[in-house]
Amino acid sequence: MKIALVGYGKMGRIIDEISQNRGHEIVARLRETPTAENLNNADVAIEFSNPEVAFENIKTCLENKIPVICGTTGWLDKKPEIEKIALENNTPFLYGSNFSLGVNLFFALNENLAKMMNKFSEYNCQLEEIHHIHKLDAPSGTAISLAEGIIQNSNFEAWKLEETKEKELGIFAIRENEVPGTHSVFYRSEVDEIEIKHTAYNRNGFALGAVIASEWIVDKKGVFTMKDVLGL
Ligand SMILES: NC(=O)C1=CN([C@@H]2O[C@H](COP(=O)(O)OP(=O)(O)OC[C@H]3O[C@@H](n4cnc5c(N)ncnc54)[C@H](OP(=O)(O)O)[C@@H]3O)[C@@H](O)[C@H]2O)C=CC1
Ligand SMILES: O=C(O)C1=N[C@H](C(=O)O)C[C@H](O)C1
Repeated sequence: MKIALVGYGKMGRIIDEISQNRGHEIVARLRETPTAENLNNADVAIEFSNPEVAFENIKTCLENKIPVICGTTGWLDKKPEIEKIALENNTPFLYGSNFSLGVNLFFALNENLAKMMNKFSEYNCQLEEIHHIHKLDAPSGTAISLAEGIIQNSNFEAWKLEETKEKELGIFAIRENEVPGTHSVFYRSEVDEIEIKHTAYNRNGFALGAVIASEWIVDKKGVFTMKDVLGL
């Protein structure tokens, strides 16, 4: 498969190595806006850039009929517009706030736990995410996905950073050294605490998941998530 890497920073470089090890050809390594020319007839684009540029990057790829796997976080207010562009161009699109297998299993575990805990008003819920100091967005995309999974299965109505009112789920975002990504869900009562936690040791799991998603998407039509790729 011919892969265009749109964004060539910490993630792009690891995806490059994993893709080549799996027999793919990297036809573009972009640190600037993609164009019909510099995308080089790629079969798929893997987009890991930054929140400011992601929308334009994805739009350009889709308008050039190149399927997109997007891992960039912090631009989600524009996702409905991108999904419309994908469908209009009959070109598949997949956004994943986190491509690692472990986190996608953690999402499923979190949704089931939320369903069960919702029956017990003794417990309140909070989320915490810890990332490296270079991260541009807060809360993390993964924390937002976790919050959405809880909200769908509980009486919470919305999530909010830190200070919360009733029916708001609090997310605490911490920036520390070079932490690749740690997410915890806490249920606390007067007498005890339940914590589920995912700790990424490095970025390899995110990168492998994005390559697996790009292998999966090439012959599909529509808008997808990692749940579709993993059959969860
Ligand atoms: N979904 C997931 O599983 C994961 C998501 N992420 C997310 O992915 C994104 C990227 O993370 P990371 O690789 O660590 O970030 P980096 O800052 O290391 O890399 C970003 C890259 O984008 C490049 N860039 C800047 N402007 C453009 C543009 N207009 N078009 C294309 N590329 C551009 C930068 O180039 P230059 O250096 O020259 O500015 C840099 O190479 C973040 O949003 C992060 O939150 C991260 C890990 C996992
Ligand atoms: O910026 C990062 O590094 C990461 N971003 C993603 C997010 O916002 O959830 C995924 C992972 O936690 C690393």
